[in-house]
Amino acid sequence: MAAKSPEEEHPVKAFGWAARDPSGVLSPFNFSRRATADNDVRFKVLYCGICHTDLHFIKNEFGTSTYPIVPGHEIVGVVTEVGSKVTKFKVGDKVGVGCLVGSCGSCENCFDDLENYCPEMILTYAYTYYDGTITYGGYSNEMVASERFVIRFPEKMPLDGGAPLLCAGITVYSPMKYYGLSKPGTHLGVVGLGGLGHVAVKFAKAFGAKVTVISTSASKRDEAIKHLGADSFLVSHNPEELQAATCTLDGIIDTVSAPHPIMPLIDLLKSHGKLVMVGAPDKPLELSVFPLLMGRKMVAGSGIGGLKETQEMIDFAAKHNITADIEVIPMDYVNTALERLQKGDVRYRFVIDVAKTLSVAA
Ligand SMILES: NC(=O)c1ccc[n+]([C@@H]2O[C@H](COP(=O)([O-])OP(=O)(O)OC[C@H]3O[C@@H](n4cnc5c(N)ncnc54)[C@H](O)[C@@H]3O)[C@@H](O)[C@H]2O)c1
Ligand SMILES: [Zn+2]
Ligand SMILES: [Zn+2]
Repeated sequence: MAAKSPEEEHPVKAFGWAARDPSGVLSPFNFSRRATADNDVRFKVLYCGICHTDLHFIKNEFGTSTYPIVPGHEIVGVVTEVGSKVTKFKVGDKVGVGCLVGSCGSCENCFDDLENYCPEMILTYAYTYYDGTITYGGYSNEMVASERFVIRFPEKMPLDGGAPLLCAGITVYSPMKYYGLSKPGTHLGVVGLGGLGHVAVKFAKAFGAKVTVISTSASKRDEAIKHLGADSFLVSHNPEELQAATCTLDGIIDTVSAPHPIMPLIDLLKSHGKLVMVGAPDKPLELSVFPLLMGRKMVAGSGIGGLKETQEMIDFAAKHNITADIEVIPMDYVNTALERLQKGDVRYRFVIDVAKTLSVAA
């Protein structure tokens, strides 16, 4: 029997915007979502952030994309229905879903609340769900997800400015914690002042760190220091500035989305310093080993975070008044927004006002 179409595979009609091919152009898309199962939370999408990963996926930059793709994994909304076994949420609650909607629940990572490292984790979009259907993200009218993968949105957190924390926030918060870079007095470098980078500065300052932003655009110096609260700023292609900062950083969070030189960053680390890659360039980077040996330095990686830590991160953000700096856009601006994101023309995160601007596809 032929597989059912996206519009027919589930009982509940849904609509959103999808990319159909690697051109990455999005257009209105009718599909369907499953009925609310016992452990499910169903919610009306209010806002959804645009992450650079959405761009990597819709343009098939990792070579794994199958279309159509409804992107979006910084999703905030209001609960409309809960399954009979749901205990944590009720209708009317403000909730969020980030990058994950499934994991095996029984491996070492899942037991350690690290669903993000479960070999069977299921991403919020463009992944195969347990029932064999493809997951669709938050550029859409509603979401349904198992309770374990739903985050409670703190009362005082703005829904629009808080949405990007569900990916950008946890992606920078988790490695700061895990790699011992959240201790007060840490001198942390943040490379790339985009969606992830700007919230990295905010979390690091809230942890009591001294923050140096490293960016290709000298034009971001003032904003980084005066507006985001960074302590210093280095232009990554200015050898004198880099030289003067040699061996000064305890750690670096590198958020750059494209291939770039990392050896100059390693020189900025003190002995035992850690360069943590969170950006996802689609090509290998060049790494000479000697500078790592001379100072016991480490190059590491980190991918989003588990659900428990995501809740902890957003509660911490609410307490410290951390939100993303956003440009709220209507749904039909999404293709322009994606083009601008590609060029780095965003301060610092686009968030789609889904509830007010997504209208049913014809
Ligand atoms: N590790 C994870 O779990 C995780 C989670 C979310 C996003 N990401 C990845 O992190 C990266 C950043 O995401 P974002 O949403 O912050 O993107 P963004 O576009 O908002 O920010 C990327 C930053 O990198 C800079 N940049 C781009 N190309 C550069 C180059 N060649 N040299 C130097 N700087 C350059 C841009 O100017 C921008 O400041 C993406 O690759 C994304 O896929 C990873
Ligand atoms: Zn993301
Ligand atoms: Zn698992």
